[in-house]
Amino acid sequence: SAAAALSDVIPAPVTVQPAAGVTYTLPSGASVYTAPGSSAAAAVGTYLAALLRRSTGYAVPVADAPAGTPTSGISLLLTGADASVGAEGYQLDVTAATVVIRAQTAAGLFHGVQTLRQLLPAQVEAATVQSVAWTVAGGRIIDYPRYAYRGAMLDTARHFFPVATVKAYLDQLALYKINYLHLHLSDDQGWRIVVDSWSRLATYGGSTQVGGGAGGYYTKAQYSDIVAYAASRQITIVPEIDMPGHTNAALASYAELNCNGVAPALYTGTDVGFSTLCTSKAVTYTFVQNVLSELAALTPGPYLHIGGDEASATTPAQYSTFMNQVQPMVTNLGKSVMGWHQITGANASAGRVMQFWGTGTTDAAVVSAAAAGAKVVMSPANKAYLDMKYNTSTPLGLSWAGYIEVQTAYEWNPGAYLANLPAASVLGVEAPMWSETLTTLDNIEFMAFPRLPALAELGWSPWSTHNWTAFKTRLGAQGPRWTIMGIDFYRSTQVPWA
Ligand SMILES: CC1=[NH+][C@H]2[C@@H](O1)O[C@H](CO)[C@@H](O)[C@@H]2O
Repeated sequence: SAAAALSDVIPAPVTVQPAAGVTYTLPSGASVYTAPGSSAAAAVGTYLAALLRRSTGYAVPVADAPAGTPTSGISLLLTGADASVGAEGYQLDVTAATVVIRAQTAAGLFHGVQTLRQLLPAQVEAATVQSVAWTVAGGRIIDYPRYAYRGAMLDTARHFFPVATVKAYLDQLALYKINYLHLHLSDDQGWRIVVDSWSRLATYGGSTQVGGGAGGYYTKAQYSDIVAYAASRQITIVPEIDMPGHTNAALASYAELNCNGVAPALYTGTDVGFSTLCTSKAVTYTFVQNVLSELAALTPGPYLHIGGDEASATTPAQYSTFMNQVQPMVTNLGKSVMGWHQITGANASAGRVMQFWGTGTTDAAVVSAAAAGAKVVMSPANKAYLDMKYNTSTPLGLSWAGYIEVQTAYEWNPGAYLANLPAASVLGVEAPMWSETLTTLDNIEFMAFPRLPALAELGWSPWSTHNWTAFKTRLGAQGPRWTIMGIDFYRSTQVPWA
């Protein structure tokens, strides 16, 4: 396929300066050079080299960059970037002789590498050696994200997904500069992470799933493997223990957690709102403290997500009592609270983030919590929920929040979506994928593509570049890449597929 133009990239870069008539062609002897003395830069270089070796068949050695201006190959440098790139951005310069990516951090270099991938022919994504001219259009890109939080969520509770599936999804998120993956690790239908001090949570609470299948859970080693793999893709894991509602798996595992001292049966349906931890029992808070402590010890990221949605079996007074005791547990562990926006029903805690999942554009409680310092991650269910059907003929997914075709997923402004919410209170966006109807990576891909790149662009690109007509053409050009990568995407009739 023809080499992409600099302006074809998704998410749309901040500034693109094509150099007419200039093309870089990767020579078979090309090296990847990385910032001397930086193991983080070398790791990004090795990541890029591995991709290139696989599809070009070239050796692509990785070495410390020699002093001075690069004269050949691909250089990943931590000096000389335009000051505007900040913590996650990059500057990409392509001439006839060299490709140079400059950034202030390894994350910036990694994001520049994702852009470079899209500028190379789609065959670069192949798992076998391809014989094409490995060309890159000449010019300069200076790029950096609009929002610091650009997330996706995977519900591993309704249906369990093995580590390999999570890693595959992480690889796909990295393509579009997503930098957070929120793992929904517990719900009514399953508990998916080992807690040593409450071991039945995983062994019994994780033993089934929606539909009655075998379920499963992550050992601590497996969770740490996911965390490390995500970090190697510049993605931070946000673990969620949903409470006080959505807790049947825990309640089924330990009778003492129930107000009546009786453990309910394991649940394999898809109803919501019927369970609650017993907010009046002391043991409940010992339980929560133990769970959060063990989870925090495994989680280098800044957030613990404590859920808080649909606590219909918990009175508002019980809810606020519970949340007002639990939030300090999170902050005392050195983490910040993230929660579904119903946590506005409890006191503020330093640095907390509300995840808005409503289907409306007004929420006075969110606005007042923001006025008190809380930040908001935007996940409106009728825009950002990847488990919503595209349309009435979509075989997978739900439709309670409405149908979400690609244009619907794209045509909204996270910074001006909730009435009276200051733009500065918006930390970013997140695309949740609930798994009541999803069981395989194929299912995940079908629901995520092509809407995830739309949400990724909302999280990264300046609002000034937002334009559906231009975006849908850029999106169509990604199709051949997804086909080569084996991504089972939905061929939306709204998109002119290349
Ligand atoms: C935050 C939230 N709580 C509910 C709601 O979103 O809808 C999801 C399905 O779309 C469902 O799985 C989830 O339990």
